[in-house]
Amino acid sequence: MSATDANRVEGATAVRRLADWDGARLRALAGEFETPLYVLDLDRVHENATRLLRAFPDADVSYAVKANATRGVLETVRDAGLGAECGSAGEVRRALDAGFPGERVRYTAVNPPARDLDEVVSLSHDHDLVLTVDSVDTFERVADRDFAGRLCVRVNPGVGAGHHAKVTTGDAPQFGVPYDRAAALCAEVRERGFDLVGLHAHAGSGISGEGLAAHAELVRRLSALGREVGDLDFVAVGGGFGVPCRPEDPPLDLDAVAAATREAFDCEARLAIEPGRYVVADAGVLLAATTAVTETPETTVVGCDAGMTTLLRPALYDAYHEVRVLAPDAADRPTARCLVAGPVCETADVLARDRPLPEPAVDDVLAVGNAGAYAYEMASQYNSRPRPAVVSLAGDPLVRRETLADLTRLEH
Ligand SMILES: Cc1ncc(COP(=O)(O)O)c(C=O)c1O
Ligand SMILES: N[C@@H](CCCC[NH3+])C(=O)O
Repeated sequence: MSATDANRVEGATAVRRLADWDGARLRALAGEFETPLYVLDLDRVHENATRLLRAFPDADVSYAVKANATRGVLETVRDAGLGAECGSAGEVRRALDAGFPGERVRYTAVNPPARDLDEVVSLSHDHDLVLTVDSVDTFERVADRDFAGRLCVRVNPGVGAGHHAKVTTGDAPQFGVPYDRAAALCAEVRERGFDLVGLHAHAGSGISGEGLAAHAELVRRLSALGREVGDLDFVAVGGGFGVPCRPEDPPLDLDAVAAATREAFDCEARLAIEPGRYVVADAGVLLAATTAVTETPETTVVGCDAGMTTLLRPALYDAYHEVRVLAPDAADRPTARCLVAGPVCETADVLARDRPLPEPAVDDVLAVGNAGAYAYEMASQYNSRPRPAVVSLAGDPLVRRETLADLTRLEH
């Protein structure tokens, strides 16, 4: 086993803070690859995946690909032994291309476009994948096609949680078959000759603290339904495990979550979980360069070359991401209360507000924490801004930076 492999398994602390990253290394990467730049520590991804497998030794653990579908991440997660939970035909393709065996790939359809169904149905002839239907109509649309894989039914558990209302799914009416109608759909699926192998529900994303009670209640409800339906391979209780955002936030007690899940799970089928954020969030940082610093009576405005098109979460969910000034003399600088703003002319284009930071100067490198999950994945070309590059902490290029030519590549 190489030293790197050993590090992957040992020394895996439950939480990695932004302060734990090697500032000199990050500055060097920013110098070599320019900013804005996403840096992914693939060893950390492996550690997080391994910790999940240890906490849930009997469960089927899949990775929610939507958190970060970069090839390097998918291969690392696959090597660690997780399956792939996919939210679109594109994610299914990327998971298969990254080498996940078809039988470890699940497609959780949400109002699936015909194009997605056609693609996944076609793939089902060569891969023994699972398609999860989220409504009676989705089932009918699958039944109208030549589907050759296994089926699962997504249930609306009526209980949800999450770091923000916009990502609390378990009690949102658009996700899944209403709980009291799910058993009837399962019976119908079987009567029509399909191989029903599982039930699925997902409470929401970024669950911690009191939200964990909702997760446990979901597990109770879904496993009760699993007993009623009977003869299932798995009952998937979603992802959602939270990751601390602020320096003072405690780490998630994964063993306690696993124990509470086991206690609430009362069903012969195998427990399945599908975390995304937990696997990748603290394995990524975003690097940005400071472009202007302006004192105002209210705050110190710190302009930088990354914003809502690079990292959408603060604008969309008011999400908190730690910011660190990577200048070698940062510790000697006075503290300023800063508004860290991006290059887009929208008031929402802010990465951090009212944030005490060592007073930044133009051309400093800023590091933004917890940028491994739902970060590059949600980047856009809004404002005709090419998407940033992604590199590994080891310095391997993972995704190239888009160019201005890429912006018009699809135009007729
Ligand atoms: C169906 C489903 N499963 C799993 C996940 C992963 O959630 P998280 O990244 O919070 O673990 C999501 C996203 O919230 C999801 O929609
Ligand atoms: N995109 C969300 C979480 C994923 C929701 C998907 N069900 C976030 O950044 O927090």
